[in-house]
Parts: sequence; C-alpha cells; structure tokens
Amino acid sequence: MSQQPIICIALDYPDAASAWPLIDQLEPQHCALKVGKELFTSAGPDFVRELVARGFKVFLDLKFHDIPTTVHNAVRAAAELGVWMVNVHASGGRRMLEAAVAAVADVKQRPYVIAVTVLTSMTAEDLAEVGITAAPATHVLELAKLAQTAGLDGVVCSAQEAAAIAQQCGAGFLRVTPGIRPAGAAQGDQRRIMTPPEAAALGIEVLVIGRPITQAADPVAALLEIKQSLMA
Ligand SMILES: O=C(O)c1cc(=O)[nH]c(=O)n1[C@@H]1O[C@H](COP(=O)(O)O)[C@@H](O)[C@H]1O
Repeated sequence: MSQQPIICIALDYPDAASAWPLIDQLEPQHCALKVGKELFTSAGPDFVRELVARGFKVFLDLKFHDIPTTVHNAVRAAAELGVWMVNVHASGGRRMLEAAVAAVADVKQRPYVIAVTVLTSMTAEDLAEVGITAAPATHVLELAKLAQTAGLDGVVCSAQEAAAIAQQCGAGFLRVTPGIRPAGAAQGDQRRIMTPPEAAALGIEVLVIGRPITQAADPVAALLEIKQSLMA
C-alpha cells in the first residue's frame, strides 16, 4: 500500500445507470470503488465484473454475517468476481472469520478479507442498547484482535480508532475507514467521523468516502479537492 491513502468511493447509487456517469469520469489509478448492498442488489455481479474488467480495484461491501459455511461460500463467490476486497462482520465470531479466510486460500487473485468492527454510525449509547457496555474504541480493539488472530487482512473501523489499531495489530494490518467527512460536509448518519487530512496523517491505508463525493454538484471536483487536501 502507498503512503497516501487509497480513496475508495462508495458507489451508493440505486442502480447501475445512476452510477456510470461518475465511473466513466474516473481512472482506476486515482481511486478504488466500493459496491455495497444497494447497488449490488440492483446491479448484480455483472456490474462488478465490468468494473473489474475496466481495471478498478473493487471493494465488495456486503458485510457477510452468517453461519460459517454460508459465509465461506459467499466469500468464495465474491472472490470469484475478481474483487480487490470483501468484508464480513467481526461479530460473527472466530469460526465464521476463519471460514471467510479459508474461502480465499486457493483463489487465483486472492482478495483482501477484512472485518467490520463497530459501524461508524454507532455511538456508545447504540452499543449499550445491543448489550455491549464497552466503549466503542475498546470494543473495536477487541474485535480487531479477534480478526487478526483469525487470519484476516484488516478491519473496517472509524479513523478515530486507527492509531490504537496500528499500535495493537502492527503495520501491515489494513485499516479501512468510512465516516470520512471533509470539514463542513454533512455528517448524515455517521457518528465517529474524521476529516480526510486528519485520517491521512494517521497513515490509514484506505479512506472510504461516499456522499461527500457522490452527492456533490461536481463529484469529480469533490474527489480532486479531497486528494488535494491530502497533499497540503
Ligand atoms: O463496511 C463499510 O464500508 C462501512 C462500515 C462502517 O462502519 N461504516 C460505513 O459507513 N460503511 C460504508 O461506508 C460508506 C460510507 O458512505 P458515506 O457516509 O456516504 O461517506 C457506506 O457505503 C457504508 O455502507
């Protein structure tokens, strides 16, 4: 991974037709693309294959969370699309995580398999309501440790936990951080957020950014402005 973080644009569009106008203006060397539940459900695997064929690094964000066998087979199907990265929920537990890793062991182009820790939309109060009384940062570290010892390549976390994860898990364990908001951008449903320059200063490997780019009047200009802010 490079010094500058990879910007991964979250293509949270309702369908392929809505996503292509932006994709057609992007170059694979400038950003990665994330296909999540909404777009995958409407556009399907052929859309993902097309992005891969065009040379884009594709993060297939379907956040699998199920029994180990089901997750194993789903991760395998994702890997066969040629994607760069897939994710599962760390809270699915060790056996599920190990099954996810085993699924890509003999795949020709092995994708990174990463685990979602605590969603960036969640606060301490949200966690308490689902029975987790630890602070988000503490729980993120517990789940990162579980993911690392189960053999995963990294975690999805908020940038606020990135430094502690590097300290605990060491260099080489990927930190993929959504909840990135340029100064002044609408927070929306995100709660644990950070600006792009602050996140880059922490050496985070991948910044996932959706609405601040996709809902801008000029998405490409918004992407360039964010990239520019990382150079300063
Ligand atoms: O796994 C993810 O990508 C993810 C994990 C998480 O904790 N928080 C989170 O926001 N995401 C995804 O990252 C993207 C963030 O988009 P914006 O909030 O529009 O920048 C969305 O597509 C989310 O589904």
